[in-house]
Amino acid sequence: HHHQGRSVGIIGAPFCKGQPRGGVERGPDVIRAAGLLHKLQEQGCAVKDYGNLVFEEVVDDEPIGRVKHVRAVGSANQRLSEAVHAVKRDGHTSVMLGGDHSLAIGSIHGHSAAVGELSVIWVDAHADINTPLTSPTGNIHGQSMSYVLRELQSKIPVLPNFSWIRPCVSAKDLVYIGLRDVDPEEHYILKLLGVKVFSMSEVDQLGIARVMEETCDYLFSKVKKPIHLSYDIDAIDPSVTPATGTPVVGGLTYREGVYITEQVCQTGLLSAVDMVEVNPLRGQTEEEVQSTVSTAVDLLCGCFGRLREGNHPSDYRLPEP
Ligand SMILES: N[C@H]1CN[C@H](C(=O)O)[C@@H]1CCC[B-](O)(O)O
Ligand SMILES: [Mn+2]
Ligand SMILES: [Mn+2]
Ligand SMILES: [Mn+2]
Repeated sequence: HHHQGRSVGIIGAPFCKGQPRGGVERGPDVIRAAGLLHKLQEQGCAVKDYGNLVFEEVVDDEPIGRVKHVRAVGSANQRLSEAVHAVKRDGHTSVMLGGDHSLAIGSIHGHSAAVGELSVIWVDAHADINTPLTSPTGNIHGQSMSYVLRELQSKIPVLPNFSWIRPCVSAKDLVYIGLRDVDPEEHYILKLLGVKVFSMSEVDQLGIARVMEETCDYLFSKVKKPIHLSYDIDAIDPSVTPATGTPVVGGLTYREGVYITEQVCQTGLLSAVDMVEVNPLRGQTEEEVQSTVSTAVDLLCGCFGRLREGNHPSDYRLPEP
C-alpha cells in the first residue's frame, strides 16, 4: 500500500523501574509480536523501527526519601529523550512503546526538544502528577508530569541523574481524559494549577464525542501546537485491558478509547504517542494478555488513520476484467 504521508518512528523502551511490578518491560516486544508494524504499513504508513533502547544497569540505587529507583529512572529517561529527539529530527511521528509511565518524562522532554511548545493529552485512570514529596508510594510512574510541568518546578528537589531535565510543559497545555483514581495531593495540584480534566464523570456526563470536541477547542483555541498523546493502557476498563499494573474499575470502553485516537488523528497535529503500562505478566490468562495487547495495537492504529468504517489506498482502482 502507499502511505498517505504518515511516517512513524517506533522506539521500544523496555523499562520497569518506575513501578514495582515486573513484566512491564516486556511491553515493546509483545506489542510488536501482535503485528503493530505490519498493521501500520497495511493502513498506509511508512514505518521505521528504531529497535529497543538498552538502559544502563544502575547499582546501589537507594531510595531518596520515599522515591524509588531515582538514578535508573533518570538515566533511562535521558536516553529516551535523546532517542525521541532523533526520531522527530528524522521527520517521523514518534511512537514510544513502554514500559511504565515514568517513561513519559523522557518522551515529552525529547519531543519538546525537537518541536518546542507542545500540548499534552494524558489518557489515564491516574493523573501521574505527584511530586517526589507528595507521592504515597515513591513510584515515579505516578509522578511523571511533575518533572516536566513548569509550574511545579519549585516543588521538585534536586535528584541524581535528573539534572538534564528542562521543564517544558505549561499547565494550560495539558488535558487529562479518563481519571478515576487521583490522590488527594494530586487533586490539590490539579485544582491549584487549573489543569483541564475530563474524569470518567465528565465522560459519563458529556459523552466521549463532546469530551474530544472540548479537548480540541480548549487546546487549539489560541495557538495550534503539536500534540503529545500519552496513553496509559489502564485508562481502558480492566474488563478489556486487565494485563496492567494498576487496573481500576469503571474505565473507558474499547470504543471510547479508540474514538479518542481517531479524533486526535483527525486534528493532523499528532506528533508523538506513548503507549505504556502493558504488562503481560499481569494477565491471569493468555486471553487476558491478548485482549490487552490487541487493544493497545488498535489504539495505535487509530492514531495513524485506521477508521472503523474501513480504509483504502488513495490510488486504488477496481480491477478490470
Ligand atoms: N494509584 C495511582 C495514583 N497514585 C499512585 C502513585 O502515585 O503511586 C498510583 C500511580 C499510578 C501510575 B500509572 O498511572 O502510570 O499507572
Ligand atoms: Mn510509499
Ligand atoms: Mn494509570
Ligand atoms: Mn499512567
